[in-house]
Amino acid sequence: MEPEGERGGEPQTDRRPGTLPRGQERPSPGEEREGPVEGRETRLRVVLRVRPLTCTETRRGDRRVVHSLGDGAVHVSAARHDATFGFSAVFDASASQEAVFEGSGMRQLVELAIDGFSCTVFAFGQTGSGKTYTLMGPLTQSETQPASPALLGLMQRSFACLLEQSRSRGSDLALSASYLEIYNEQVRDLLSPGPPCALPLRWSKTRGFYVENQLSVDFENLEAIVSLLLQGSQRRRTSAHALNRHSSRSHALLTIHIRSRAPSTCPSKQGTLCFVDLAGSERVKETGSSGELSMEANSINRSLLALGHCISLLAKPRGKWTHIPYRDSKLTRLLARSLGGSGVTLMVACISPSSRCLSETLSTLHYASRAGRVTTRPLANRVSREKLLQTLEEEIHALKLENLSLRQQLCLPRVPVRSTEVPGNPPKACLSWGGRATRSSCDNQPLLRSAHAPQIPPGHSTRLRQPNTTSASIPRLPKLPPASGRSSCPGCPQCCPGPADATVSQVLPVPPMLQPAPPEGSAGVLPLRQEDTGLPGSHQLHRHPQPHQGKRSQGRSRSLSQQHPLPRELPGPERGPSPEGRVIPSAPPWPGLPETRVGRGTGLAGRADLSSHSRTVDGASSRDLARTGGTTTALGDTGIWDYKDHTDPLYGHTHGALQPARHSQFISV
Ligand SMILES: Nc1ncnc2c1ncn2[C@@H]1O[C@H](COP(=O)(O)OP(=O)(O)OP(=O)(O)O)[C@@H](O)[C@H]1O
Repeated sequence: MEPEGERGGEPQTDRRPGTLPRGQERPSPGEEREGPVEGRETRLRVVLRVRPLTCTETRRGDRRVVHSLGDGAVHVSAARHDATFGFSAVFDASASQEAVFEGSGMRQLVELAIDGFSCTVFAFGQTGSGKTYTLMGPLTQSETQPASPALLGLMQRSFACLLEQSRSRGSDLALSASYLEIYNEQVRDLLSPGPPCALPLRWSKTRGFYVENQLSVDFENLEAIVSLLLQGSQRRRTSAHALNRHSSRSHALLTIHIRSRAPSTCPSKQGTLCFVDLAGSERVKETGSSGELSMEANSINRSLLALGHCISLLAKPRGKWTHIPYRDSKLTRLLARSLGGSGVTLMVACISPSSRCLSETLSTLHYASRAGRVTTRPLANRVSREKLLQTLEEEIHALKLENLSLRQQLCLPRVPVRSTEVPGNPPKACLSWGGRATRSSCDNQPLLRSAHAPQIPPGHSTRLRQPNTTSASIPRLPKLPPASGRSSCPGCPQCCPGPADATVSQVLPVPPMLQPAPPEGSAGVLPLRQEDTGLPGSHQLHRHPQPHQGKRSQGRSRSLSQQHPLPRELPGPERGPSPEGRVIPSAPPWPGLPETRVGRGTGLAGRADLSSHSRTVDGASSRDLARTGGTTTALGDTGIWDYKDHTDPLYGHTHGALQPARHSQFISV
């Protein structure tokens, strides 16, 4: 049956299904299959899922007002509304999770991601309409018992499909995942341990909008990625309200980074598969929220409004585009590429069939229809062999520097060292792990355990890494032994006051090339505190800026060489730690950072502001070593750089001009 035009509303929605590159969808009779369309305009594919009436709705006697007509059409009939909408596919209340996976084009999206495209699937709809259920399945069951395989959502099925495809194609893929939420307009890393802290959202010419300093975790098998998904989801903000007992209070974005690493595959493909579980739109009156809940609802509705606005503008023909206000919310910034850029996007609109939700349902249907007119120009990301090698070399270089500084920070002479050898990796340096560094370790035991294998079945592995780093060179955290007589905390100032409890130590290998020769006559260990070095903590997990650091440092006028007692604790290869447990210094003191430059805005001429802020220098992540006025000295992938801040007069964001730091020759390795 052909759907009729919508009566009394917008004209009949364009029923032509959104198309994905390489003709993934089954063409209707007479419709020509689209061939590969890389670089050609491609419509967003929009599918609709209608959930069953819930027990509460049935008990209340709610009427079913949404009816699937088949062939991608859905009819809404209520007293004053009678409208038909068309989508690429419609899944009614009886549709299984598997049917949604197979019929939505998700499998093809996974294949495109392996081929190097940036693919996104996002679920949107009113609160309680089944977005999370569609993407992840009934997660709440899994806290006590694993969900039945038949109920697994698009995410788990896509992970399985990805790994299966990778195996069957014989492709050697490096896989990693990052997971974040946007809560009250703050971007938070769901995989990063410790209390949630806001991450900066930046823009660069090459990468577009991206989250700086986001953690990415390597995985190689289904158990590992499913375990990460569960842990991240448990950290996500949820609350109960009148319409949903487990309502998501944030937008969540899980991204799988797929990089083909087979040397023969050149140029190398780098695709992404991003799952976006949007928080549901809600009417505060209906959800009965107040206080924090209503504040969250306002923030959710504002960002969804911004998304709707962008979609409306993008739905116009390309020639008629004016300015697309992606910057109106963090959500639209992060979805910019998927909506109007070079990505391939699948949108799953979720609705309730209940008569009580009619107005929200109609709003979702209009929203979805409009989204079906949005086009992107999909482009596969391919990296040439030379570029790949260069990037890898830079990453190795940066990681070596980071490794060096981390090991030195771990070498705290104030606590006794109990060493555990890592077999087969001589020579060794004594590293202790205590004091401030253990605090976050303490908070993050569950995540650390999972990321470093104990929760993962034998033969499987996950690994923490920063985006764009090679997995082979990632330093691993020492495993934390369980603290005797206490919980699993290895020692932190809060719950483990005794010095012995606060010490976890391990001997880690130091590559000979990283051990600088000791200067003549130098001796002794200088007390080294993490906050003084301004370098990342004992692990990548500690790289978030510490809020107090900026304040502490404002009044400082000590010379930077005093404040950066960097490469001086590592023992020489032939010497090792002295019998008294003291470590012979083996490198000249960290060179003084450049003299003060007067920068705009801060008025802190003559003072150095130490911090562990991270930046992006030339598209790669870096660590700030010091701030001097408006100049930041950063440890980048290609050495030490001075980074001069400028504030964009239009958008107010900061970017910088780079120049090699004057002292960079001192640290080349
Ligand atoms: N297709 C379905 N079959 C069976 N139950 C479903 C289906 N879709 C949703 N549900 C149930 O409806 C309830 C709400 O679903 P869910 O939490 O996925 O909604 P949501 O859209 O993610 O809500 P919010 O935006 O508030 O997070 C859950 O109890 C879920 O199990």
